[in-house]
Amino acid sequence: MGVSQIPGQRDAVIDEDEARTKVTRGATQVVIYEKCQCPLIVKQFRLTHLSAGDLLQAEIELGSENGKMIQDYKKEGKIVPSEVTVKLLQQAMQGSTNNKFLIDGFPCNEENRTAFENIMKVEPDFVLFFDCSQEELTRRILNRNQGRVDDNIQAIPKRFQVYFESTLPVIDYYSSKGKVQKIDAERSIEEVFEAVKSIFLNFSGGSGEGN
Ligand SMILES: Nc1ncnc2c1ncn2[C@@H]1O[C@H](COP(=O)(O)OP(=O)(O)O)[C@@H](O)[C@H]1O
Ligand SMILES: O=c1ccn([C@@H]2O[C@H](COP(=O)(O)OP(=O)(O)O)[C@@H](O)[C@H]2O)c(=O)[nH]1
Repeated sequence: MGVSQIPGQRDAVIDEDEARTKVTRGATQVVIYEKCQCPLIVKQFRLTHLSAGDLLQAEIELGSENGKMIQDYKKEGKIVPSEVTVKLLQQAMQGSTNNKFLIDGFPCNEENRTAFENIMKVEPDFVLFFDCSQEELTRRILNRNQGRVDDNIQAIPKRFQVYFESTLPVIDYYSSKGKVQKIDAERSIEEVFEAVKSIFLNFSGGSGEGN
């Protein structure tokens, strides 16, 4: 991967052996990809989609004691402290009856990764790396129009900088463990999904459900 290329999104999937014990033991999957791919994946492969960004946004909207602090981090494109994000993910996993999770937008840095793995005692099965140019990502973000505080021309360079400094080391770590699957994300949503699908099918031995 060249330094001019960055993944469109950091997303993760957690998969564990037993629903009752999912937080303490079992195999885990981490997948990294773009949010818009998640509904397609979870439907076909019966995963529960957990978006770290959405969980944090829900805290902001609830007006929880952490909400204001989270909002400030997001506005600056900074990474929210691990104890907050890991706790939200843990609660969501414990509250689910599924035993396979797609974690989207996490871990953002090495501290996120180690905190999550230490608390949950699980590791990802694989990670999807969405490779896309900064120019194309900037275009997509500015076209998104979801009223996000961080989707603007001031925040975007900060988010790229945080990505290069903090998130790339996570990709490097998972690469060293042979867990990263790289996808060319410059292409259309449909073409990207085809690439994602073949990775999942290879991993699950073709046991995807539905179409
Ligand atoms: N392959 C693609 N081609 C064109 N637009 C895309 C593609 N993938 C995502 N987008 C658009 O880019 C924006 C950001 O995508 P999203 O998946 O939400 O990214 P992220 O999860 O990184 O926030 C969305 O408006 C989405 O529709
Ligand atoms: O694990 C996470 C995920 C998200 N964020 C914060 O939420 C923002 C938006 O992240 P999200 O994954 O929702 O969106 P993306 O950057 O992929 O568009 C990030 O810039 C961070 O400020 C965070 O701190 N930790």
